[in-house]
Amino acid sequence: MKTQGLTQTLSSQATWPLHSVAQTQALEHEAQAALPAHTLMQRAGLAAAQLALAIAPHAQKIWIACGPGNNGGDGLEAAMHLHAWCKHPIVTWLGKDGDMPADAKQSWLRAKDAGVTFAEQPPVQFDLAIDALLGIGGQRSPEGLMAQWLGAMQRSDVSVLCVDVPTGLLADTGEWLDTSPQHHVKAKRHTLSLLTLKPGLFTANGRDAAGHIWFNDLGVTAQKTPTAWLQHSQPAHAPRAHSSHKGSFGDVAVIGGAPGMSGAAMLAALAALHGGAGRVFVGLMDEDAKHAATAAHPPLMVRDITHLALNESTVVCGCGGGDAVHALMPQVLSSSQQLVLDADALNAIARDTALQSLLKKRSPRHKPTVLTPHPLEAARLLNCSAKEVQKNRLHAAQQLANTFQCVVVLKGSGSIIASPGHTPVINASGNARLATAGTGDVLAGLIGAYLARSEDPFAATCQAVFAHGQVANAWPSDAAALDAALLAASVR
Ligand SMILES: NC(=O)C1=CN([C@@H]2O[C@H](COP(=O)(O)OP(=O)(O)OC[C@H]3O[C@@H](n4cnc5c(N)ncnc54)[C@H](O)[C@@H]3O)[C@@H](O)[C@H]2O)[C@@H](O)CC1
Ligand SMILES: Nc1ncnc2c1ncn2[C@@H]1O[C@H](COP(=O)(O)OP(=O)(O)O)[C@@H](O)[C@H]1O
Ligand SMILES: [K+]
Repeated sequence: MKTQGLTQTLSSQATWPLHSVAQTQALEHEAQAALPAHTLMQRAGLAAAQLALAIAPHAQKIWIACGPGNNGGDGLEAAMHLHAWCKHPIVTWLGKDGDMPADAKQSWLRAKDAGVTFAEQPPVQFDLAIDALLGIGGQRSPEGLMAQWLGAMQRSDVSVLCVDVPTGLLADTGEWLDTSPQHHVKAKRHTLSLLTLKPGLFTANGRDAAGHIWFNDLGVTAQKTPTAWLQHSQPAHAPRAHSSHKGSFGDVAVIGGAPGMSGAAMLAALAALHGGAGRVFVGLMDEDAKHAATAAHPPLMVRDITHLALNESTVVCGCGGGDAVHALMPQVLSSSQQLVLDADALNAIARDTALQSLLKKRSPRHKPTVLTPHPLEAARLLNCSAKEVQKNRLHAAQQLANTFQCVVVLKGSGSIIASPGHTPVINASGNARLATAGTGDVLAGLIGAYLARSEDPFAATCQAVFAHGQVANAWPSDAAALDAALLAASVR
């Protein structure tokens, strides 16, 4: 076993394994059995103290809010080091002598012996706060003093370093334990994830709660198959062979754009074009929009839907499809070689069990399908509420993938990509610049382009989702707001 782990930022690897709370606890027990008592907590506390110095080198007064369990123990251990390094840590602690885990008790004794300042109330002024209230053991909502302290940290402008997990966040799902109060997070936040990275830090409310993520494995290597993978970066596109031609990159056929909604289909088509499809055909459902679409975008081939070669194409269906797309679905589901289903196509399937049967038959016929629901669309397909979907996004995405034998992209902060037989992926790119109408249409078209030239639908989908979010990440802060048309022109 390695010695003290190294605290790293996530940019050093393209993908990271994510482990559930149960897996992390099992790993912790194994490691504890193999190491002298208290070793892991000493490593955790030292790592937290070192990171506190790194993120706030000039901080003197450091408020460390410690909970009653081992997460609090990490905080007490950190306090001891910061005190020894001539900082001024002030600990508020919820532990009770005689009723605390053995490791936490040892850290409490070490901190007391070292002369750390304990207080009943948080200091009025502080330069950094360390949240060591609850970690992966937090299973019920903070209340009383714990809730007060948490609120004080969340309202403060001062940076907060969360030890292992932001208190109150469920590490498996990224849901807040207590959904009633406003978790308005003002200050700059950092989270030092210990032993493993947990999925909830990267999806649902996790990204806002955790802020910048740091990782220290405490010198313990996780061997188990992870619960999910985090896709944190990806290699640049391979150069195109000189001998390639438009047939090398596949045909995408976009079907959608009912009257008044042709823009959605055009966004998907433009994204497919800029995403590198060899040829992009558009079957617009609005007859009157066809002429203008052809004139405005000469590289797109606007066709009658009946003239599209579905069985030789990667079809992207549903963007701006309205209710009318329902009538086209039986043929789209039966004939399309590869298929991306978005928006109204998903709503049509949710309402019609006959369409659901056709969808389920595609995988056994070796016709790959990608579904791209946002949480409400996913809820309609699963016959539940969007709130229930958000409660466990990994589970909802996997359930959809298994039910329909498809690749599923559950969109939103920390999009999930799931497929039967694959460990799900959480996408780390993207930000709230994408929270504007039409960006989902762009994603559907981009996935179409990536699928059209790939042999591996799951990998192609992960790459497309990452590339879509990457445009938002790279968007200059002083540039115009990122709208869907700019996004469609910028995706690659
Ligand atoms: N035991 C060890 O050696 C290690 C522990 N580690 C730390 O320990 C954490 C897990 O520790 P625990 O399993 O003790 O769990 P936590 O410290 O996360 O929380 C559980 C404790 O808080 C109490 N609690 C839960 N919800 C509460 C609420 N709403 N109000 C008041 N009290 C509440 C529980 O009764 C229990 O005492 C990890 O997240 C990590 O920070 C790491 O340092 C790795 C090593
Ligand atoms: N806050 C956010 N953080 C990251 N990505 C986001 C956020 N909000 C939206 N997105 C992304 O933007 C896209 C929106 O898609 P969707 O909800 O279908 O919108 P529309 O139907 O208007 O195109 C999805 O790819 C989603 O993941
Ligand atoms: K914490």
